[in-house]
Amino acid sequence: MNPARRVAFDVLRAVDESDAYANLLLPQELRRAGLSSADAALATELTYGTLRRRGTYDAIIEHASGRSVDAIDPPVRDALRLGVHQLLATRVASHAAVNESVELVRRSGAANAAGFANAVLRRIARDNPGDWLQRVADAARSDDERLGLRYAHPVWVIRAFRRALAAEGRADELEELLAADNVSPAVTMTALPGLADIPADAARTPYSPVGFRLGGGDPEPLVRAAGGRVRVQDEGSQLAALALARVRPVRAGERWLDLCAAPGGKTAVLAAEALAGDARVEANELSPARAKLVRTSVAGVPLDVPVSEEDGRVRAGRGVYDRILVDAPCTGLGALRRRPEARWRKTPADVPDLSDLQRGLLTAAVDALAPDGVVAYVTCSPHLAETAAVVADLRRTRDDLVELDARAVLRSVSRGELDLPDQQDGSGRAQLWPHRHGTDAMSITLLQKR
Ligand SMILES: C[S@@+](CC[C@H](N)C(=O)[O-])C[C@H]1O[C@@H](n2cnc3c(N)ncnc32)[C@H](O)[C@@H]1O
Repeated sequence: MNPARRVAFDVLRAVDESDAYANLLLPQELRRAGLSSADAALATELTYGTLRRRGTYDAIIEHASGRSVDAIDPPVRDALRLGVHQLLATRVASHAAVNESVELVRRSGAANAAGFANAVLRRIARDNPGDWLQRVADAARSDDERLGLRYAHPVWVIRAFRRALAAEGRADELEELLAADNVSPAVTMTALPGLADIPADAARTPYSPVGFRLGGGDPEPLVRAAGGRVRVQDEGSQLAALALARVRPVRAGERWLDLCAAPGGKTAVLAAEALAGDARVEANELSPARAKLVRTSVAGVPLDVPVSEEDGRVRAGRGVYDRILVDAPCTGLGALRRRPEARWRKTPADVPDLSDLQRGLLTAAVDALAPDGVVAYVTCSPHLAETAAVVADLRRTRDDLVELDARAVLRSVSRGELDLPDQQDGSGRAQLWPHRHGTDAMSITLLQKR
């Protein structure tokens, strides 16, 4: 058995059985198995590809087997998904894809299902990917379901994306967005402003003035050598932190708070900017385990950043602040490129509770602002219920807030020209997108206290 398939299968099982996150578990498993770089690349492709396209593969398995995937033993189902991915989306030879998947079924203790798995995969191997897609699409009940099968996204996510794009008059970009979610993003790095330099030979990021791209390879040695002053960070996250730090010149003695800080990527950028402007930064994170990550994250910045471990809805009111970042817990629908299983794990039922929490955090933050203070409300989701609606609800209930033009602020921060169309609700919100900007789909709103 090829070790790459074994590792991919083990990660698929952990994602299914214990809600593991593939992007965190896979690197550990690759190290543990000591795979060559070629096998590690294969294992990564198999794991990510299978998890991303799960919905489509399940529809194909149901068609070929005549059974609901819910009625198939979970280890057998994962071996089938892995097999279908190899048959329909890779250049792995059919016999190897079938035989090794059947072997995984045997080794997982389901030897009695080996014949079933063999028959289903042989059936799928007989036709090409286009025919299978057509066959399951023909059975779809709506255009959105067809899009969902084609691009492997749940229908509710497709609808949320369409509404968010339509809110800026760009609903016609939907398919580009769905396609972009199925491509692993290039690794982008931040050189903390004033503390590290962008390597002279590195390709700069098009928008963030503190970002660059690695040619390839493992970024860890570079991060370690720079004492944490160079770090992996999505370009959209860099821009979100800079939007708050550079919304206006920093006055010495300003007090800043990062209310939902872990793992602390944006805290580090804020701390570096605060250090240069002689401001102070505090951070907060509800989860004590995750608060440790924030402390590690700011360790490379020579500024004392106290990190509290409280519910942000209470914590914000313990001080008065000139700038507050509310990088709220959210569905994460803007980061589907990096979390391959996430699209199948979240449900529409998650949204109302998150919106309530987001409203609570944002309200506590604006209450804690000094006069003229600014809150950046940021989500890594473009879902309007988590972005525009949260801000609109808050603004309806109070008249002490002015919304700043976040798009103009981002343009002033950006190196290159940013395509940020007006929001049709007239708000100043900025929405970044994977297909348009190559970033996660971060939403950024800036509110100032009168
Ligand atoms: C989107 S993440 C923040 C990412 C971070 N700003 C960064 O750039 O690295 C949201 C964080 O909020 C935390 N969180 C969830 N509920 C919270 C609450 N009620 N108060 C404070 N933090 C909370 C989560 O544990 C999570 O670490």
